[in-house]
Amino acid sequence: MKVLITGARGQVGTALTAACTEVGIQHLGLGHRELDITDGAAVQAVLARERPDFVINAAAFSDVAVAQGEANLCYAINRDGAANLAQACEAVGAGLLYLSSDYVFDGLQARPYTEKDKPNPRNVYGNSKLEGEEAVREYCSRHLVLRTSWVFSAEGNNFFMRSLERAMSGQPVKGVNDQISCPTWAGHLAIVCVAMLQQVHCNIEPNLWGTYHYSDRGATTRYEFARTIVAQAVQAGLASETQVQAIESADLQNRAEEARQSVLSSDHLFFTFGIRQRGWRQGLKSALEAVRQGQRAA
Ligand SMILES: NC(=O)C1=CN([C@@H]2O[C@H](COP(=O)(O)OP(=O)(O)OC[C@H]3O[C@@H](n4cnc5c(N)ncnc54)[C@H](OP(=O)(O)O)[C@@H]3O)[C@@H](O)[C@H]2O)C=CC1
Ligand SMILES: Cc1cn([C@H]2C[C@H](O)[C@@H](COP(=O)(O)OP(=O)(O)O[C@H]3O[C@@H](C)C(=O)[C@@H](O)[C@H]3O)O2)c(=O)[nH]c1=O
Repeated sequence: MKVLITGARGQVGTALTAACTEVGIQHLGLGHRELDITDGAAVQAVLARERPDFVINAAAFSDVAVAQGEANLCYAINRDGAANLAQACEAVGAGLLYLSSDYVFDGLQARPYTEKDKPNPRNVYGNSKLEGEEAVREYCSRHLVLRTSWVFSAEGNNFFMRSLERAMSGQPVKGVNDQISCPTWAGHLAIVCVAMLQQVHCNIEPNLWGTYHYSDRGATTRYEFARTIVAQAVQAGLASETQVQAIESADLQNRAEEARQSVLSSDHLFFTFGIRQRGWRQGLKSALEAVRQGQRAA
C-alpha cells in the first residue's frame, strides 16, 4: 500500500512519516512547498502521477486565534484544499483520511461528543474544519474523517512546547482551568491513522469508511495538563520546579477564548476497528524523550 501525506512537515505530518517508516509502509510526504493543497491543478497532477492508495491530509491552517482575522486563508486551506484533495482522490480511486477537530463542536455539552452529535462550531477554524469534512464526504466516496483534540509533540508550536519552554527558562506557566478535553500525542494519533488504513486496505470489513473520533485517554483541563508537563519535565531533568498558575479563559485578553468541554468519545473507533485509546501521560513521556534527544543532537 502506498500513502501520500500532505502537510508532511507539520507536527502530525512529521509523526505520520515516522509511523509509516516504522511499520515499513511505502509513503511520500509532501510539505507545503512541495504541494500546496489550495492549488487544485497541482493536487490533481500529483495524485495522477503518484497513484497512492491513500492520502492523509495533515495540511491545515491550524492557528485557532489567528484564523479569526484570516478567515479567507483559513477556508481556502481547510475547506477548499480538502475539496481539491477529495476530488483528486475520487478521480484516481484513492481513499482520503481527513483530520478534523473537536472545534467542530460548540463545547457546551456535559458528556463526551460522539459521531452522532450535531456539530455547531463557534469560531472560524472550527467552521472551516466542518466545511472541510462536508467537502470530503461530498466529493470522495472512500473517505475517513478522524476528529481529534489538543495534539502535542516535540515538533512545532503547541501548548506542550510553549509550556515546556517557559518551565525550562524558569518562567511561570499558566493554564486555563475552564477548558476541558483530551490531550493527544501526535505519535499515538499517527499510529491510529496507520492502523485504520491498514485495516481498510485489508478489506476485513467491506465498509469501514465514515467519521470517527480519536483522542488519547484522560479528560483534563489545560491547567492540569500544564502541571503534568512541568512535573514530568522536572522528573526527566529537563526543567526545575516552576510555578503553574490556574487562570480562566476570560483572563486571556489577546484572543476570543471561552470555557468549553470538548471531550471526544473514541468508542465508535474501538467498536469498529478494535483500536484502543492510549494515555496522554504516556505520550507526554515520549514527547519529553524526543525533546531530550533533540537537545543531545544539537
Ligand atoms: N494541533 C491540534 O491540536 C489539532 C490538530 N488537528 C488537525 O490535525 C491536522 C494536523 O495539524 P497539526 O499537525 O497540528 O498542524 P500544523 O500546523 O503543525 O501542520 C500543518 C501543516 O500544514 C502545512 N500547510 C499549511 N497550508 C498548507 C497548504 N496550503 N498546502 C499544504 N500544506 C499546508 C503547514 O505548512 P507551513 O507551516 O509551511 O504553512 C504545516 O506544516 C490538521 O488538519 C488539524 O486541523 C485536529 C485537532 C487538534
Ligand atoms: C496563552 C495561554 C493559553 N492557554 C490555553 C488557552 C488556549 O485555548 C490554548 C492555546 O494553546 P494552543 O494554541 O495549543 O491551543 P489551540 O490552538 O486552541 O489548540 C487547538 O488547536 C486546534 C488546531 C485544534 O483543533 C484543537 O483541538 C486544539 O488543540 O491554551 C493557556 O492555558 N495558558 C496560556 O498562558
